[in-house]
Amino acid sequence: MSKHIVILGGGMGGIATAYDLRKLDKSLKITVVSGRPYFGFTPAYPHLALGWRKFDDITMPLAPLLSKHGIDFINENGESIDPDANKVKTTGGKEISYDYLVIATGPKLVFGAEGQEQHSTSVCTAEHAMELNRKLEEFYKDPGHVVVGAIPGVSCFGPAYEFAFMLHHELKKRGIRHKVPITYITSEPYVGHMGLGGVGPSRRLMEDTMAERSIKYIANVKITKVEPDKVIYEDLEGKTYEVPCKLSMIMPRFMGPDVVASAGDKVANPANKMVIVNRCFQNPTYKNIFGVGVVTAIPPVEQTPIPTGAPKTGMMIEQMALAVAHNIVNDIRNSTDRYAPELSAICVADMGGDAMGFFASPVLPPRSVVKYKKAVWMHWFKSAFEKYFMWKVKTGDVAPFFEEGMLKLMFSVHPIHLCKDCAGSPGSPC
Ligand SMILES: Cc1cc2nc3c(=O)[nH]c(=O)nc-3n(C[C@H](O)[C@H](O)[C@H](O)COP(=O)(O)OP(=O)(O)OC[C@H]3O[C@@H](n4cnc5c(N)ncnc54)[C@H](O)[C@@H]3O)c2cc1C
Repeated sequence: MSKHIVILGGGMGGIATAYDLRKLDKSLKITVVSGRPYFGFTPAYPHLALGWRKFDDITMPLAPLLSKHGIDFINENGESIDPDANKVKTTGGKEISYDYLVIATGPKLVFGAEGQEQHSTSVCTAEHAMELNRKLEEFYKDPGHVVVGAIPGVSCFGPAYEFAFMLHHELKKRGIRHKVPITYITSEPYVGHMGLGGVGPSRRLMEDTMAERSIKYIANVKITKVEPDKVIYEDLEGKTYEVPCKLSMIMPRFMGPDVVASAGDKVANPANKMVIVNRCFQNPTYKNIFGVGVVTAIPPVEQTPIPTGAPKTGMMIEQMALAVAHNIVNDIRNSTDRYAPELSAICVADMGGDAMGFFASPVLPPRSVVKYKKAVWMHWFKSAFEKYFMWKVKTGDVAPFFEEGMLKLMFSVHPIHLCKDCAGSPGSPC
């Protein structure tokens, strides 16, 4: 009988794993369980917030898509996992047995500053981004001070930078930029750190770019409170400051959703409820459970005065998915070969007219390759990548052969490699 693989989450990590598994073995029974009925291209959510994309441009309904590729879909969230019984219970009361479970639920958003959820906005989900778009349309009629920022513990800084730069571009286009002071307030020790300890000259580039665009920045501070007309932050000595604001977009920090916590402390990291995985993205206790994407517990790149986390970018997630798919299929076939993802990160911060791109491989220093570029064509590259990714999702192959060849040629990227010893923290050398 064919093995049953259940994947929790129909986002970037879940879909990539489902497609990679299907490509490796046509006989597997694969079920994706996800409460959201669509796949959404998260990197374009800031664009959705600015009205530069429509919902339908960057989303695809999952049910017809997955059935076309012989993958079952249950449009409910996973509610609890019983790792000893190999069962998942859904919010609709279904009980699903699995041979292998891949947890790819993405994050639970934590709006950790007082008043953040009520008085600030976010671009982390399509719904949040569309709500922000409605608020922006009102704001343009009577503009004022904007604060863009990130609270302590944030691991995903890219969208905050993008939003600040893209908003600058939009305000200029509308002829109202001179009416809108923009302040970027962050828990990063310096701008351009991005939870990665910086990439090449990212600090200098970000500082210059913010200066060129008249965006004031305040780094190494904790945003503690958001009120309807101000953001309050604290420096390392505990002294508090206020910045007036009419509109704010402040990144929440991420933790694992409750379904991960339900599996107990051997699956959920007690500190942040993210999935405990080894170098090969397998849970060390329950060997038939794997983690892919933002929900995996990866240690921070370095300690920072105010906590920051390591970002899990699209490229890293595709590599995790590919490694996990190979590891599951090899386990089924009684092969001892196990793969670890390289965990290389590409971050492209769109700025409207141009964009800034950073490449770090591997993500945890020391790095073999670091590249960066700020150019007009990078803006078009990011837009083209979005279309390319949506095409990949539609065709059912997220790792086409030519992509691997191109990445090898351009960046010396090898998405996954044979791992001699899976024990050890994700991203550490095998
Ligand atoms: C705003 C934003 C912009 C980003 N931009 C970039 C970028 O430009 N480049 C880049 O490389 N990376 C970017 N990232 C980082 C990363 O690529 C994305 O976050 C990516 O979508 C993460 O994929 P994922 O599969 O882990 O989670 P998601 O894509 O969020 O998918 C998780 C899925 O699981 C579902 N789910 C949630 N709970 C449950 C449950 N209990 N049971 C079942 N399903 C559940 C969710 O509804 C969702 O469909 C960005 C992240 C954000 C938030």
